[in-house]
Amino acid sequence: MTNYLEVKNLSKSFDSFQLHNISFTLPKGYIMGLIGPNGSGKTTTIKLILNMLKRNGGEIKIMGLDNVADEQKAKAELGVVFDTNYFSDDWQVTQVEKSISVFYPNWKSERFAEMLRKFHIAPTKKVKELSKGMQMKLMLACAFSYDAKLLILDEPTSGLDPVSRDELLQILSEYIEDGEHSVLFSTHITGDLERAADYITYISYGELFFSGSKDEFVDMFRIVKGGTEELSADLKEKAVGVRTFSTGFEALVKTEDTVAFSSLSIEPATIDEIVVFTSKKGDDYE
Ligand SMILES: Nc1ncnc2c1ncn2[C@@H]1O[C@H](COP(=O)(O)OP(=O)(O)OP(=O)(O)O)[C@@H](O)[C@H]1O
Repeated sequence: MTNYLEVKNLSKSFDSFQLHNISFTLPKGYIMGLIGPNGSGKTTTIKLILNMLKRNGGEIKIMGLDNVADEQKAKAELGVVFDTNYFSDDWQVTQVEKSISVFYPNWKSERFAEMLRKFHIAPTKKVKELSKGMQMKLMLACAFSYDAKLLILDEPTSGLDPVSRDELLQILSEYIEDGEHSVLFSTHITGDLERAADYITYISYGELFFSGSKDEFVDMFRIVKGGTEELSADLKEKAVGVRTFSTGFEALVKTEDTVAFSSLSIEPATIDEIVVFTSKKGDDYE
């Protein structure tokens, strides 16, 4: 299987934050969600991939190319979408095309025009006159016009209403349909992952918690529920996290540990539950 992105033992130190030995691979033709609580290192990881920050250790390959030594070649294959647009506010959409296309020898003007039609973006509009969702689509239209093979998006859905969010996820799903493109996107909205991601990389406070298929991730844990009196010391010990209520409890437990609790209610865990329980680091809370 060809990998479009390979991150190996990536490390970065800031004064008050360390990203430790992060490793993951994104194969060609798939979508990966990058998740983790605030301040976990998602944006730092993306900036390191884009060589916007200098790493302290590790290796990053974009379509087999070193992201630092072969930066220009690697970037020609990349499309980047941040949650704020990087065009000049006063540019008209036509000016955006003029300014961006010069960097990409394989830029297709017909494709850009087609994407503008598809996304209902008037070429005469100024960037500042476009809504956040439209600006996002404009960044995507650019990436599609030079046929970026790998799209990297930092929280692309964060400011979007549910309709625009759904539309964006649909666009990303269509983009990888031919098996020749891949997407890495960070998000706090786990519904986005349920809807669009094939793989999940979960970074928790600078450490890699998990990287692998979404199904594998969800299958690692179960939710065990019971009445107050059923919360045994053994269960507390085995649980990754416990939430107590006046009438009972819910605990996130590793799937292999649930056999001991088969008399209780055991349900599949959602991505949200896994993230919430694991990022509480096992503390009880109500
Ligand atoms: N240039 C920098 N200098 C010093 N510290 C930084 C720098 N950039 C990020 N950090 C710190 O690194 C940590 C991780 O930040 P990062 O933005 O990567 O997290 P994140 O997972 O993307 O968070 P969020 O979900 O809130 O966007 C934070 O504690 C942040 O303050």
